[in-house]
Amino acid sequence: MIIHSPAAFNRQINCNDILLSLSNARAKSEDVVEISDSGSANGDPSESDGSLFSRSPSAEQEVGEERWRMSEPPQEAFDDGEWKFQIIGEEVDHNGEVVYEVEWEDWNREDGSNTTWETAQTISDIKWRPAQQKLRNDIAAKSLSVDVMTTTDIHNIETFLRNQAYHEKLKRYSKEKKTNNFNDMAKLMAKHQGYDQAATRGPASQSAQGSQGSSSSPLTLRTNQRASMRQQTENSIAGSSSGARASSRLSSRSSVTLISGNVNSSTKSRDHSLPSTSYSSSKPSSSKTLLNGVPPASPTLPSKLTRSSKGKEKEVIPHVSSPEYTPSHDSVPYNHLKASSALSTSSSHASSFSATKKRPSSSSPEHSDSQNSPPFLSPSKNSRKRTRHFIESGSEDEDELDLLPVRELSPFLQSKVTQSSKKAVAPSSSKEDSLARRYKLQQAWTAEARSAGAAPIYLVNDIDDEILPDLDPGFRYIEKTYQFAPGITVPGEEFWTYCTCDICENCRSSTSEADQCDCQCSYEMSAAQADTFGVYTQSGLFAFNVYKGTELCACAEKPEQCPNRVAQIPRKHPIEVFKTATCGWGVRSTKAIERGQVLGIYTGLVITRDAAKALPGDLANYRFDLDGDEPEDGQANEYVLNHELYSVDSRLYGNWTRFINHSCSPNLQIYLVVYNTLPGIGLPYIAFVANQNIPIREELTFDYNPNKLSTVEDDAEPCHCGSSQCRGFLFS
Ligand SMILES: C[S@@+](CC[C@H](N)C(=O)[O-])C[C@H]1O[C@@H](n2cnc3c(N)ncnc32)[C@H](O)[C@@H]1O
Repeated sequence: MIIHSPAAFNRQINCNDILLSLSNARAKSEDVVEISDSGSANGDPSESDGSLFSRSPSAEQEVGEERWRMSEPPQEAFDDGEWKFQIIGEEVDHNGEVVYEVEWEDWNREDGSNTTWETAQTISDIKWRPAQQKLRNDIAAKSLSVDVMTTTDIHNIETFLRNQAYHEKLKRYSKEKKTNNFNDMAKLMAKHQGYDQAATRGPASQSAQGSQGSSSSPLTLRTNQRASMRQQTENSIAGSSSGARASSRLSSRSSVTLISGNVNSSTKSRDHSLPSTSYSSSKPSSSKTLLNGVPPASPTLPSKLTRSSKGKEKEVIPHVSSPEYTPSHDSVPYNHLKASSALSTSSSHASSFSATKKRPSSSSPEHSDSQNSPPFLSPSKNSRKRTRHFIESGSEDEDELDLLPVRELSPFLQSKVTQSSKKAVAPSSSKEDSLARRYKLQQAWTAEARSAGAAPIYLVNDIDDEILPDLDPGFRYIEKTYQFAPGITVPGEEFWTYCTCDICENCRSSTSEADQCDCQCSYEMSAAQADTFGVYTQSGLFAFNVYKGTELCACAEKPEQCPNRVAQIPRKHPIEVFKTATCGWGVRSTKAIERGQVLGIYTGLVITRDAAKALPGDLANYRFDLDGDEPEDGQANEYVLNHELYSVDSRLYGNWTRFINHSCSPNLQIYLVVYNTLPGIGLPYIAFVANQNIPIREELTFDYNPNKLSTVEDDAEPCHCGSSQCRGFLFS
């Protein structure tokens, strides 16, 4: 097995990035920021995010990315088998992924070094070297306070906070139920991670809120305390010696006692070959880390390896989906959108997104109340696994339950969650309660996204008081698969075609050899583009073609290496669903996007075209037709004639892409992607691809009618895209 050595991480240490060393931080009591203090009113109103820790990928974060980029590694051999190791340190990379420094018992390099950096996916147990664990416990025993750092370098801040043994502090805190500033720290950490479960916590949080007074509730910490805390923190940094980089290795290596940990060598081999910063499609998530109701500070900190021994997790489209499709015509305003996909320029396969009616204003606070039951039901296999694991783990801590799908819990736990949810989302006129609902939804969506290995989803409104977007009360966030309405059958995997290329070298090398890959050559659309087989560039950016691939392909074991599978790689760009000034809610990324980046796929409930047509105009706003233009005057093309016509309705199920607004000068284009199904049956996925480099937080848009095939209807919606090329109406 081939893995990358620690040298693979090109971590250039920049003194400007250096925060506090653990010893400096702990030695100076004046450095500790009392988070529970009421903040001054010196908040910077220009900082709309309002959270102490901004996740905005600043220039510093870009530096962070640079730091963690893999350099060309020397390759080193690990035999198959089990390997003993102990964890001696941890750091957090620029994506918030925790990487562990692992010391191996029976392996070392020629130079005698025996440590590697691993993600939680490749190690079966997060077991610290005993001396390290003791030190962490000692730190927690001494104080539950944790320093708060500035937001200049996300990776070092998170590493620093882990350095404070805050997991151990959380554990201790939840046992002792002490009231001190640690709880507030936890809330800030939660916010920092975009979760803010603290705002919806149980008694502990409420008592903490009480002790702070109304002006410094967890929610108001977002604004008026921020500047003051930042100032204190900066003072604290200035007052400390900042000569050491944050590191989670708490002490020198004193003990040589080894803890046995198992590594699945094939998984290890595979994951070592990837950049440590990439998200994985099967990243397990351990509820055990949700101590005191606070989620892990990083995307995951699994305590168990949940991959199969082959490291392969299948994503299987159900043959017939179970959810009952019952449009509630009175809840979510829909328009009937109509547009053709950009793909139709190169193929008869076209998708359409259509609408005719203007959606009513959604700024009424009543709309938010429909969110009182956020979508806890997890459709994903991974989520169910996670839930089972949680229940088996026996924890019945009420505070830990918020991330779990309610229906999958035991009746006892269900009632606890329901009570807790009611507490958190009960209709209230207070802004805090309203914001708590937003955080709750954000938390639920992020949990779903993460169960698919994808980056977080944030909800932001800097424009007005609307708390949440309009959503059907039963809406469920689904990151990357369709649901199918009853009666729609999709071919099972026994019918799929797939390639046997091991690492798809054929696809990578040149167009002349690309057709050796079954994923490239057996599709009539590929044939129509015979000289443009290469779908992705070497660096994984879309080359603006069509591709397919299934979980049966040999390369499914290593999708990140298959040039055909880029759209299946979990989204690594965090997304903000934000309120726009003129177009309702829209989306943007908190990371810069490179042209060709595949950002995600449109998900929702697949319904037949007849069912889609039956939707009243107002309910068709989030309907995406999968086949493009309907046949007119019997002039249907061959493709249309050969299969049923489908639409994807994202009113009840969907992901962030349902919020993408139209622009006449869009920065995204849509493409059809066929995977885990058959081509030519009218059920491709719709991928959103950046057609240009997109700066951080620029709204993401696509053209609802790129081929100008639709006609303007009487009640067509005026377009507010603001482009100089604006055609005036959404579908003109
Ligand atoms: C698929 S939804 C997009 C998300 C939507 N903004 C929301 O808040 O849920 C499409 C609807 O968004 C609004 N919209 C999108 N792009 C627009 C634009 N350029 N001008 C005006 N309204 C737009 C229209 O109401 C349209 O029917």
